[in-house]
Amino acid sequence: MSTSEVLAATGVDLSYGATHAVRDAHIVLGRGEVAAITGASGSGKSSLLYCLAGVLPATRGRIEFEKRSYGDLDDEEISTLRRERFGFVFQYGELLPELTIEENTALPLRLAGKKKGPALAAAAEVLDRLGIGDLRERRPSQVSGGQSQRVAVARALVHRPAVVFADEPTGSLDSANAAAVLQEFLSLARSQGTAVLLVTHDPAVAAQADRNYTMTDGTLQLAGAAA
Ligand SMILES: Nc1ncnc2c1ncn2[C@@H]1O[C@H](COP(=O)(O)OP(=O)(O)OP(=O)(O)O)[C@@H](O)[C@H]1O
Repeated sequence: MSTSEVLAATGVDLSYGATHAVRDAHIVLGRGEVAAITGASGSGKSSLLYCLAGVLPATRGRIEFEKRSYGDLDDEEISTLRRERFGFVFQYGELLPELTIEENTALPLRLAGKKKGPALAAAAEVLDRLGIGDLRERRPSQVSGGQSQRVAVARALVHRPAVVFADEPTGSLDSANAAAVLQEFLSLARSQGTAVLLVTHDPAVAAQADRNYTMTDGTLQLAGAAA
């Protein structure tokens, strides 16, 4: 994998009181690169992901996005970064029940100040690319689990973020559905140059990444490049 570096972490620790969840983590993510972190439950995968996403403050170490250290950014700059340059996918989609599929998808663009018409048009285009354009007027309660995860993927990518952080993005789906959603997610991310950092229990999911890391008791290790 070539590419310029978009996210880099060195010597990152994260503790919750006496629990040392992440120990001296080093990771570099290139532009458009897909990296997966696998590991047992409680090994610290989600803690590291949320640290790298600027959601949880690291106890020690340095994290840089496009060469700017989080330590040099104030809270407002960090939240702008999260909102405009990052996307997020969680295990259960976490769509807003009162909004339509199209409105849910357009949310990052609306939060970034884009007008409703162009935001909905961009949402419709991404939903089409994920094969669910015909569901755009429905509410989340009126779509299946797999469709709902595709909407979550559409919402994470609609503003063409630099990085998507995905925590068990297909963990709620059966294996056939999980494989299809993951493939569509990564193919769309790669086509727009968005890097993806995904956390998973599932080796089949990790096998789709360009680079694999494993996490054991808070320690991150590169498992070897797959591409
Ligand atoms: N908010 C918190 N307060 C205290 N301890 C926490 C908190 N969140 C996580 N932990 C602890 O930190 C450690 C790492 O948890 P984390 O959720 O990062 O692991 P994980 O590998 O993502 O697990 P899973 O695969 O089960 O989601 C665990 O020992 C967990 O109990």
